Amino acid sequence: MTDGLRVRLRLDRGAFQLDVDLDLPQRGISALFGHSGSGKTTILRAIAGLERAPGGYVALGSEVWQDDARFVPVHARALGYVFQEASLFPHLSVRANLDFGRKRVPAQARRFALEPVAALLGIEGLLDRRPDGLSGGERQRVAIARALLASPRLLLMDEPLAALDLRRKQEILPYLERLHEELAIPIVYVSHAPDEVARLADHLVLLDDGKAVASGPLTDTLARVDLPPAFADDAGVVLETTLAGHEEDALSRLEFAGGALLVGRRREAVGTHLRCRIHARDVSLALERPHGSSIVNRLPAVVTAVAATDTPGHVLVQLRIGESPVLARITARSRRELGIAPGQQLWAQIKGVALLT
Ligand SMILES: Nc1ncnc2c1ncn2[C@@H]1O[C@H](COP(=O)(O)OP(=O)(O)OP(=O)(O)O)[C@@H](O)[C@H]1O
Repeated sequence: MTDGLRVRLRLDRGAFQLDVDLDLPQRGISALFGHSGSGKTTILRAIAGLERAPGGYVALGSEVWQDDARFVPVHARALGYVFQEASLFPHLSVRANLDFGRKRVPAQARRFALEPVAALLGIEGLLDRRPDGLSGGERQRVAIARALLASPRLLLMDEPLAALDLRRKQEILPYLERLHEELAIPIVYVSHAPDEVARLADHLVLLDDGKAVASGPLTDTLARVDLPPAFADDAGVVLETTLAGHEEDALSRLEFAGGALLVGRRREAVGTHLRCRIHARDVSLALERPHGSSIVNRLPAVVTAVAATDTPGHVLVQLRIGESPVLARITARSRRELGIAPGQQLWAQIKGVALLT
């Protein structure tokens, strides 16, 4: 038994077969990531009890929602479900919408109070408005608050940003980020947007055709080189960094476990935690410390693994810079010419660093 969420499901739908066995942590955001039709929504629905997977097992800590002997109905599972489109009651104010879920929970069993949840999602100023006067992003924040006020022990989110345009997505992301820092309940978050997953997830499950091909902490999972080809194209790692200072020439310095990176000047305060993503295609390798290169980020690295990709003529190289894993995608020819092999010390040149804020 674990303290987190245990999910074992098998479903045969003819052309589609789901077969997963997941052990997700009790805190933080676990992202289910995969292409369309890989089974993300089906898993979420089965966790909620909206889908019956005979012979399956679903348990949150010691609370078993499904096993061979029982199937707890959806309304008796302490969970919140946030969909792509916020389904708020149009004739009720935001406050009344929020109260709807809250009042169904006995006062002594309430886990969250209205004010802190409204503050967490930045909707204090919207409480007397009607949903039809809100933007898509605001509606979604209200929907998340409503789900939380029903005192769930688990929050399920199915592509909550998919229906929003880029600006609204940017507006809502900081609030979602706060959820995993401040909530002591697990969140299972379905997405097929790599940047969203890289920014929000703590734990990552990669789904391919109904199977979980990887499941583990985000940074370790993204750094794997043994994933199916479908994931190799977009390969890249996430680094947890701290803004350490500003340079004189409009650059800022980010420190991570085992090194530092320079990026364009940031406005955040020194000490701010920043997540960044480094695509494998933006990392090149050199045997000696590069001279005469315009790339400012040149870091000593050790090769830990080399794997083929499905892009003809390319390989994926797994490196360690200090304690942090990084991936580089280079041509098979360069690999041959440089004699790249595990254990080798070399230099990684990082052409691009995407700040996930
Ligand atoms: N009720 C159903 N009956 C039969 N097949 C279904 C049913 N619901 C879903 N499927 C099939 O199961 C597979 C997985 O669907 P699912 O919606 O879980 O994928 P997904 O990863 O969430 O996709 P998307 O990102 O497009 O939402 C698909 O092939 C889908 O057609």
